[in-house]
Amino acid sequence: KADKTRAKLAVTKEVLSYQISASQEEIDALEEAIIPSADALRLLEFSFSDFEMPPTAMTQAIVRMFLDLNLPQEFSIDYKTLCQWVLSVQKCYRSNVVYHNWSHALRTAQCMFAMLQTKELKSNFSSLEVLALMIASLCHDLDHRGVNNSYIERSNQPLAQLYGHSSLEHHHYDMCLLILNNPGSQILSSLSLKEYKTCVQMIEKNILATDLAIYIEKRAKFFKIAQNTSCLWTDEGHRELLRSMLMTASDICAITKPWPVQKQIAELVATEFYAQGDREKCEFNIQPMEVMDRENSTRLPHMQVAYIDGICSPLYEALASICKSCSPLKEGCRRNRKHWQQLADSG
Ligand SMILES: CCCOc1ccc(S(=O)(=O)N2CCN(C)CC2)cc1-c1nc(CC)cc(=O)[nH]1
Ligand SMILES: [Zn+2]
Repeated sequence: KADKTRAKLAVTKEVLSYQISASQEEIDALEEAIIPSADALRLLEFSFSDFEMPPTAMTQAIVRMFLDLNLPQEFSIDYKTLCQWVLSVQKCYRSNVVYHNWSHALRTAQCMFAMLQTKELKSNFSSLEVLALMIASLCHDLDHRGVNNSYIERSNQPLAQLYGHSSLEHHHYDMCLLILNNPGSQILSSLSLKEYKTCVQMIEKNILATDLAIYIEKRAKFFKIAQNTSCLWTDEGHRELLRSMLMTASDICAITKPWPVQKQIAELVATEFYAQGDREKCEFNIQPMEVMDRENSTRLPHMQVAYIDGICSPLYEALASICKSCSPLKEGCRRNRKHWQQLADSG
């Protein structure tokens, strides 16, 4: 018990040592900016990529999504508070991490936004569910260190002593709550106690759902009920399962992007995975997992095909069966499988 508390303090102290509030000039700049439309920022397109976007446009894009979803209006979110919240979230992603960084958070939130704006999903979710999904998708990897749960657990960093499994996802949720409760970025301050409790409970489940191990465990049930869309919406357990699946669908959406974008992001994922493998070799003197070992880099196309077949396609097929407008995700994934398969055959 005492160890847990000590570990929790160690993590919280480490985190609080960052300046999690944004600078005044950044807040003023965002608050006074003319926010481009969703069309201008291409936020409604599943092919969206943030690569050519300047950092200021990235934070403006998040504000635009909240505005178009009517969230500040529905929940009386003060505009300056919204701006401070977006900038604090951005600051709590580590810029020295090549894949699990602010760009990944933005791409995840944008994919969630594009899905929630489809006619099939838009009319079925309450504003509170939409608020929880948007906050969770932007915050789902907060303070990621570029290493996965097994590395954290093996290295017995304070994080590992705190949580048994899904230690990273619990930390991402803790960071999300820390920012939501930090003076100046309390965007949920106008919610009633009941709404606030419901919202943070949904945020926690949404963030924990992004642990791929949890997705694998739960998806069979979703695939079954996805065939019969009627009961999908009436049962609260089914709604929660759908929210979890939408979290995974937006988290792994890079696999659905136009080939040049997918290829570039896969290189970032590989770079991060191999860096972890290198650290495991020298710090723990162990042979890393196949995916983390740069000695296997020639097998990358094969691994991507296995990733698509094992993890991605089943999800996007099921999603397309309940939301026709989400079919571009399924098609994008299928196109990229062809490209990876060609590379696997020629390699
Ligand atoms: C690109 C470098 C190789 O990338 C991969 C290699 C293997 C597998 S896997 O499905 O076999 N599997 C997943 C579950 N792990 C526990 C064990 C390994 C996935 C990827 C991969 N993951 C992501 C998400 C971060 C994005 C992406 O593009 N590719
Ligand atoms: Zn993620």
